[in-house]
Amino acid sequence: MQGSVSSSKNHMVNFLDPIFSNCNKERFEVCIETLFVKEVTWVSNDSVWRDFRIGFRQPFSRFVKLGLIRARYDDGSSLLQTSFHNAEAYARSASKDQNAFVLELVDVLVVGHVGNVRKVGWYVITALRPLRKSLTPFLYPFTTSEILSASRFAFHFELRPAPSRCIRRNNTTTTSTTTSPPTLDEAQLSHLNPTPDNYSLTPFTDRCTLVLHAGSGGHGCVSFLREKFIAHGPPNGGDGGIGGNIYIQAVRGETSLHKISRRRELKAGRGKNGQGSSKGGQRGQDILLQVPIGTVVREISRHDPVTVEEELFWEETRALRMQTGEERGNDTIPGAKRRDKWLLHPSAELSLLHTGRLPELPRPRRSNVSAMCPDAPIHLDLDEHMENPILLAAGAMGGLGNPHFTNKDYTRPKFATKGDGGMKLIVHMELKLLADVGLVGLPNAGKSTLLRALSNSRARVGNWAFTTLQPNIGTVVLDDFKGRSKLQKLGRKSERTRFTIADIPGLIQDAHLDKGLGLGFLRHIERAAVLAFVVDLSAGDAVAAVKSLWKEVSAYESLRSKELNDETRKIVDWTPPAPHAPKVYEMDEFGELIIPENELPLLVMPPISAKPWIVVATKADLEGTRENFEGLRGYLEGVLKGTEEHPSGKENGWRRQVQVLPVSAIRGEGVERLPEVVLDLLE
Ligand SMILES: Nc1nc2c(ncn2[C@@H]2O[C@H](COP(=O)(O)OP(=O)(O)OP(=O)(O)O)[C@@H](O)[C@H]2O)c(=O)[nH]1
Ligand SMILES: [Mg+2]
Repeated sequence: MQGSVSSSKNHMVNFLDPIFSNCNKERFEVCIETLFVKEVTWVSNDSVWRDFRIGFRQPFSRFVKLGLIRARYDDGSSLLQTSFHNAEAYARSASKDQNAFVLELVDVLVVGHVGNVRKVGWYVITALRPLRKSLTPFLYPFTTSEILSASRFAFHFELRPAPSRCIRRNNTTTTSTTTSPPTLDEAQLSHLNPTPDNYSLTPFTDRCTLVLHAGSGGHGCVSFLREKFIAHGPPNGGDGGIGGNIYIQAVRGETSLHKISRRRELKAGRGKNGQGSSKGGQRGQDILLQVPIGTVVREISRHDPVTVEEELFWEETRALRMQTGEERGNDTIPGAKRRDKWLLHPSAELSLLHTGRLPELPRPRRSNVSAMCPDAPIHLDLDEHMENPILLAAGAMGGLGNPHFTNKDYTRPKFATKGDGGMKLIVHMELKLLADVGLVGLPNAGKSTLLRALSNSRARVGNWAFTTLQPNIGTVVLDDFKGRSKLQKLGRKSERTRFTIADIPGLIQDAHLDKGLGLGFLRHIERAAVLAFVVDLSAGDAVAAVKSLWKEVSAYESLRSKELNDETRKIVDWTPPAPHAPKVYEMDEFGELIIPENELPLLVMPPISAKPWIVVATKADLEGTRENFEGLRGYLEGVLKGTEEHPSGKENGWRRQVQVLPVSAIRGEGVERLPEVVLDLLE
């Protein structure tokens, strides 16, 4: 796409998605806070692709789409065509001969929501501020003072020679007389060494806060039987329906919380009002929250109108006892004390409310199912597939119809009671993915490529740090029951026919100080049975890399146990009475506690350093990596024998079968040993 810098906005709209051209555009004054350019990604025969990302402090409550970023070369000769998606863009330079150019951001078209209003407009770049107290120089190397002082935001590119693997192959046939190195199968090459745009990204949310409203009860009904020859029949108003319940269920098909996090506030249906002829109101509609396995649900706050009423009820009863001195039955209070609870028929005398002639009110009621609600505060760890959902919040009871209030004074009561209000619950959900193996590594170490080599995953691969921004899960299929399985090839029989691997964003040194993407993603491998530390052999001392990764993992572990302790202390505020000395359990020959069958197992979280772990040394195909690998192997042998300290610094860290596997994930070499090693550790 060719064009000049002075091209008008209308000109730009021509090559945009048609939805943009049909919208009324507003101008937003928006500050671009972060902007950074990644490395050259790949070079094709006729053009150069560059990958860059842009981050906004955006004023939208919901961000729909970024349109197009306009950019140009410094000589003004050609326009870079870029299209945006999820705040990432590719820029294609017109010619690969051009070895330096300036990319100037002119403006950006965006679509977003402010509240519920959809807005389309141009982002006007007004300022570029580096993020304070962040790892700006690391993540955003281009927010330098040089750029800040520039009148426009221009980025100077210097082209580097393209890596040979990135050059697209021409399908020219050659005679096999020459001793050319064996070429990899094209399909395999593209799967293991894909272009940066060859990936699939599923929506992923691992935390959300939800406001849940259990259904309120329907009102009772005031009605009287009326038939032929019975003009003034007895009362027959039905009771109000019970409000809808809120259930939760962890199911296999779900992988992310994004669906429910979008809903933010969920309301179960209100019970219908009662009707004449003693017809009870219909129940309110229930809500079922289906969440992925591995979701942890924590209660933040709750407001239960029935609890409030119960407290009022007991206060009233106590006050009455003090006044009269008599032992009253504990199940009623004078109706006049709670005028707000009554529903009067239009023909009833209003004075009823004021003269105190209303009958006794029964004590607040709860539905039968409410006994199945987990104890407050709710803390659920849904780490298994659930056949049946469990109840989070029960709907409130409906009001009572007028037949409940007949007595000798009121043979035809013209009043019924209102339904109770539903409970409001605010819960925080956190997804901790469950995978058998967790890949931990520095950025750009080759974790995603390794995942691609082992499974059919289409995780994004790119030659820059933080390509992966959300966890990916891949399944290694050992036996798909079609022909000879991998297990047979490995010469073993196992009940396990597949296992899962989680690839998470890279950890950098001092990630526990919230550098890079922080340590938050480690929660996704916290429950993995085996940890695989992925180390790039071509990127400096591999031993130092393993130690630094373990340091971060240990920092996460101590943060986690502190958090767990704090939480437990909040929940358990109880000290055992003196005669109950703590129980002492005996140990078996493996050092495990022997707990009697009729007792529940102790609640202990296994420390991460006690998990089996291995090291996968990648990029072993590159030159000069052998010595690095030898050094790493020597170190791990030392750890195995106990001559070297466990890299986590913990004395009882797992070191029984520590081993290192050299692989070239990009060529699919050496990776076939990994399933075998993992199976050994898993079993
Ligand atoms: N030569 C060689 N290159 C590799 C190998 N494995 C990965 N790479 C390259 O290393 C770069 C980074 O690979 P990724 O798989 O994206 O690395 P990552 O660890 O997932 O990176 P982040 O997601 O950023 O943490 C890519 O350009 C890969 O092609 C390998 O075994 N040999
Ligand atoms: Mg990755």
